[in-house]
Amino acid sequence: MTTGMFVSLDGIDGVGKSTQINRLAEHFRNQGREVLCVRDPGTTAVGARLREILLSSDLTMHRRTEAIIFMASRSELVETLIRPALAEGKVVISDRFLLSTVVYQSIGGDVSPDLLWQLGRMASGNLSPDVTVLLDMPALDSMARIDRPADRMEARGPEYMESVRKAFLKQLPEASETTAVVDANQDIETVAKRIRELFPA
Ligand SMILES: Nc1ncnc2c1ncn2[C@@H]1O[C@H](COP(=O)(O)OP(=O)(O)O)[C@@H](O)[C@H]1O
Ligand SMILES: Cc1cn([C@H]2C[C@H](O)[C@@H](COP(=O)(O)OP(=O)(O)O)O2)c(=O)[nH]c1=O
Repeated sequence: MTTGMFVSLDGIDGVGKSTQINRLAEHFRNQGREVLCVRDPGTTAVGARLREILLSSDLTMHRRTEAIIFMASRSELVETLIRPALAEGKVVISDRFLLSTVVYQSIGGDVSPDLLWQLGRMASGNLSPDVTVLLDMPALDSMARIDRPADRMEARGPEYMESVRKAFLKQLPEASETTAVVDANQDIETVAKRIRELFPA
């Protein structure tokens, strides 16, 4: 029985996570693996509803409130989709995971990364990715790629996003046993190749 593998792609808005996830899934399928792709927040019915509150609403809330709602969505994702898929020996690729909460909700608010790691690990039932791949590039360049209305976090502006970028680099080692930083400021196929090289057959 093949053991499952849990991979998370993370990074600031617009770095290319959604674009790269499809290419990485194909890479694993070409290796004969079954793959489940999920996105955090979202994918489950509960997560999709919570995503609406978190991203599209004009609600204001305390950063800890925001963090706990992201964690509630993740709890549902872990228990109803990720754990079962891993138990079946699949590769699970998640577009973001707890690292995102630690960096986005600790900037500018009064919630510490350490508290978010503690709360977040409980909420995820202590499941961490086996590998976390951080796509990194300057916020001004990644935000320039986004051609849709800003969500609640993007609306906080480029300085906020650049602080999030720096927090990603600082907190990455806490996210998984194995981590990697990939320069996302290259053409799509070059970035895809760099990511594939992390997962040889
Ligand atoms: N390497 C790249 N170079 C230029 N544009 C890219 C690259 N990767 C993705 N894009 C484009 O940038 C936008 C954001 O990509 P997306 O994959 O949605 O990023 P994320 O999921 O990290 O927010 C999309 O329009 C996508 O086509
Ligand atoms: C998972 C997660 C995402 N976010 C933010 C990042 C994004 O701005 C927004 C939605 O995530 P996502 O749809 O992944 O944005 P993008 O595809 O543009 O990267 O929510 C948090 O603030 N905390 C979290 O825990």
